[in-house]
Amino acid sequence: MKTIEVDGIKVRIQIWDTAGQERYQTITKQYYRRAQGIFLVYDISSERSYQHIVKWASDVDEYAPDGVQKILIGNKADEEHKRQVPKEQGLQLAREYGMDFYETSACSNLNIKESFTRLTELVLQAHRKELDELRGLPHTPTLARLEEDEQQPLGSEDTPKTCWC
Ligand SMILES: Nc1nc2c(ncn2[C@@H]2O[C@H](COP(=O)(O)OP(=O)(O)OP(=O)(O)O)[C@@H](O)[C@H]2O)c(=O)[nH]1
Repeated sequence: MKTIEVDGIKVRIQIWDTAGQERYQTITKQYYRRAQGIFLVYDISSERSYQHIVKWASDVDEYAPDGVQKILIGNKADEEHKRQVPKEQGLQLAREYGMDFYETSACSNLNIKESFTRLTELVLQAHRKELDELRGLPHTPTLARLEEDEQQPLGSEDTPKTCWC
């Protein structure tokens, strides 16, 4: 769980990291059903992981709800010396799918907050009607999904950690 602020609204997001391995695919697909936003992530130092995005995208089309928001991520951008996938190639694929694209690094905290904020924005935009109701009627029951809490925002410098996700 993370709380981030988008357009002046504190949004609590629930993040699921699905298993990448083939043998867990049956379970993984169950998680798509209630997703509102999905990151399709490859590793910029692995052409193979980039090639797999096509499969992930087709699974998402098949199992995720209509209107689910998607962003393409090229992770491990800190490993420039091992790069196998040019940034332009990532951008190209994202364009084909009509997705936003970020290169990120969970190690150096590059674009982690930005990509989570953007995906949340896209989800909120897709639910604009509900959002307007929430703004006008702060005590509607669905407000439970948008709670303020004491958690650190994404990318906070206060807590030492090895991964910024
Ligand atoms: N250099 C670098 N290493 C990273 C980065 N993100 C993850 N790693 C490393 O990559 C390895 C795999 O990371 P995971 O988070 O397990 O990747 P995953 O895609 O969830 O893997 P599965 O569990 O197989 O789905 C670990 O050794 C991480 O430390 C990054 O941004 N930069």
